[in-house]
Amino acid sequence: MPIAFTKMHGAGNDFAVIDARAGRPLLDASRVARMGDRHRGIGFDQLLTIETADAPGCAYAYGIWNSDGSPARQCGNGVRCVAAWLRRAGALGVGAARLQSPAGPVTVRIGADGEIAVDMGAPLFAPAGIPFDAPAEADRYALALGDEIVQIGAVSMGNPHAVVEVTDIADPRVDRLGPALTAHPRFPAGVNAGFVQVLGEDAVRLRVHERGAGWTLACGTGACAAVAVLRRRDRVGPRVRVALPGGMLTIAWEGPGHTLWMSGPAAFVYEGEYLD
Ligand SMILES: N[C@@H](CCC[C@H](N)C(=O)O)C(=O)O
Repeated sequence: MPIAFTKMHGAGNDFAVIDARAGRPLLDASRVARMGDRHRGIGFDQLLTIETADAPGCAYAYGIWNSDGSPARQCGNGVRCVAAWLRRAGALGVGAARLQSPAGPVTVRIGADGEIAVDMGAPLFAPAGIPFDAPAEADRYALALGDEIVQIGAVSMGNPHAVVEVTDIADPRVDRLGPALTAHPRFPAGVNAGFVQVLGEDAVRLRVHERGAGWTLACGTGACAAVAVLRRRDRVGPRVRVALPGGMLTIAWEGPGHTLWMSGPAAFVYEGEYLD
């Protein structure tokens, strides 16, 4: 059976979006990895399925798979694309709606101009919840990576993130550290590795090596994680523009006790059918 999909992206983080509201096609790790192959498949960073919700107050649910076939629990750029897809399908209107993600409900706000903002919830810094192997919660942790000791911040945005502050995200050292950090044994479920360069209190540059997808042009939860870690250290203010290789996201976080808002683009590319 061919699988109909919509190709979308959010700041260059690209997705195949499948309408599974009437039933999900058979998806398993090996099939998703075949679909994600950029030469023999559709090619994407993540596959998103749009499904009916069973959580109270949620209009719809979405599922997330990385391109290597592993399941994921949250995807910031993905949730904006899901909301834009539902809006285009006439299933959501302008205003606020709750969507059920594998990590729990999120609120999306669709503007009349098509702009989509998402309440991504509160960042979670407790190591056990990330999960990260550390005796106690801290602003920074020293991590051995090969023959280097790297200072990281660790946080969950529904999925695990390690954040490293660097002086230049274009430094070739970052290319080397990304894959090593993603697979570090102190993150038993793997981790999304973000490298952030502070430009000022309201602007940073960021590159993310994603668990299950490698280097991506943008990572929404990675942008949230970077701002959460930096804001907790008083390195940035409450509203930060995050420049990623594929585009710009805006993150607003007042600080502990508040939820974090993300806004950015969600673009349609084409409709297709996967024949496998
Ligand atoms: N691209 C995403 C994050 C996708 C999931 C991640 N690779 C994981 O395994 O946790 C985003 O925009 O947040």
